[in-house]
Formats: sequence, C-alpha cells, structure tokens
Amino acid sequence: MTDEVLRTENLARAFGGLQAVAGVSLSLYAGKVTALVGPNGAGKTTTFNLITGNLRADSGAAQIRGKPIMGLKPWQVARLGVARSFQDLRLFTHMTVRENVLAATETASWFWQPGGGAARRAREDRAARALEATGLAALAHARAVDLAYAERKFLSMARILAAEADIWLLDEPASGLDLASRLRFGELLRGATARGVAICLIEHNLDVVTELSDRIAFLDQGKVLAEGDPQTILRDPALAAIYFGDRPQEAA
Ligand SMILES: Nc1ncnc2c1ncn2[C@@H]1O[C@H](COP(=O)(O)OP(=O)(O)OP(=O)(O)O)[C@@H](O)[C@H]1O
Repeated sequence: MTDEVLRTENLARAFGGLQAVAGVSLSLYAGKVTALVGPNGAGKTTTFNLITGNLRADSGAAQIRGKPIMGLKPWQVARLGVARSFQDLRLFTHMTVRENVLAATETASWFWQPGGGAARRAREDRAARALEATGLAALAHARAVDLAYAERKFLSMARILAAEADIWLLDEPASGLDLASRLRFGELLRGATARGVAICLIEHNLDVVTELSDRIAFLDQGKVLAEGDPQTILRDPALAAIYFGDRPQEAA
C-alpha cells in the first residue's frame, strides 16, 4: 500500500511486570481508516500514548513521513500533524463549545501563530467550520458540561477537525452513539479520508469497524496478531475466539 504517513516499529512498553505493548509495528496510510481492534487491555490506548509522546517507549521506533518522533513531546507530535481524542474526551467542561474548539486550534496549530487579527480570524473560521461540520453550530455558546452524551462526542470530533491535522488517532469516538449519530460520524470520517487524512480508530463495536474501516490491525497482549481487510480479519475464528474472551488454553 502506498502513502504510508506514520509507521511504528517494534514499539514496546511495560508497566512494572506487565508488558502492555510488546513490539507493535503498525502503519497508517493517507486516506485510509485503520481500526485497532482487540480485547480489553490489549494495548491499544497505550500504543496511541507511545505515538503521541504521552508515554515514553521502552524500545522501538516511530516515524511520521520518515521523521523519527520517539522522544518528542505531545505538542511536538501535534505540530507534525497528529490530532488525537481520548476515551474520556478531556473537554474543558466549563468552557463553551466554541471555546473548546478554539483551544484546539491553538494547542495543535502547525506553527506558532502571532496573536494578530488575521491569525485570530483564521482560527475563528476554522472553529466555525468544525462546529458546522459536526452539527454543533447552534450550540456554540452552550457550556460543554451541559451537552448531551452524543454532543460531547461530536465536540471532541470538532476539536480534531479544527486542529487541521492529517493524522487522526481516535480512541473509541463512536462508543455509545445511536445509529443516526453513527451515520453522521461516518460522514465526518469519509470527508476526512477524501481529503487524504490517515485515521486510526480504536473501536470495540465490530459493526462500526465493518462500516468505517479499510483495514484492521488486531492487537492482543501487546502484539499485532493480524492485519488486513476487515472481512478477512473478522471472519478468522481464532481471532474471534480471542476477541470474545474464549482464548485457547496455552499448552502446559
Ligand atoms: N499507566 C499505566 N500504569 C499501569 N498499567 C497500565 C497503565 N496504562 C495501561 N496499563 C495496563 O496496560 C494494559 C494495556 O492497557 P491499554 O489501556 O493500552 O489497553 P486497551 O487495549 O486500550 O484496553 P481497552 O480496550 O480496555 O481500553 C492493561 O493491562 C492496562 O491495565
């Protein structure tokens, strides 16, 4: 596959005696959605944290368009065009919807922007477009804490959109969404991939994975067990057994 924009090579990280990530080699491609699938505790979120610099790897490497990123701080990785969302969303709950989105245009901007009027208007335009695209424009002045569940999920996506990054790492962005919201979420992802954004999606709902992903990387116990197109991976009975907790007993 061409257009590889991000690659990890043998990333590893232990917490005490627990090897949470045990040599993950993964590639993300422009215009493609890669779903990171695996049972609870497989190491999916930790893999994101190692890529984004939220955690340091014990060993291994990662690069964005050939540029090594190990050891970079989260803001430095963001400036290379990576935007990420968190399972717990990490919104500024007592700020307005619009302020939450504007904040994302500051922290993840590609280069330092002076506070002049033109730069400020450009950021405000980006925020307005992100609110429009996520259906939140009418709620721009509501406080994040007052939003309904699905609206908070879309606010997290508006922050991603406003960052104008071309690599998105999304940690369970669609969990708990009803069907209509899921369809809207799918449109957002398709709009982004059409612009060439590379997306990595952690997702437990296999219907969502089937709907939205071009490729799956299946993680278990910190390792990528299989990678490929969704149909092939999801039909594999051995992976299904691991996913649904029916792990074959290891030989004594
Ligand atoms: N900061 C930490 N300190 C200690 N252990 C951790 C830490 N972060 C993660 N772990 C452990 O590492 C393992 C992998 O966790 P991780 O959150 O990456 O899994 P996951 O695949 O994202 O799981 P889930 O699908 O439940 O979110 C788990 O056993 C978890 O308890």
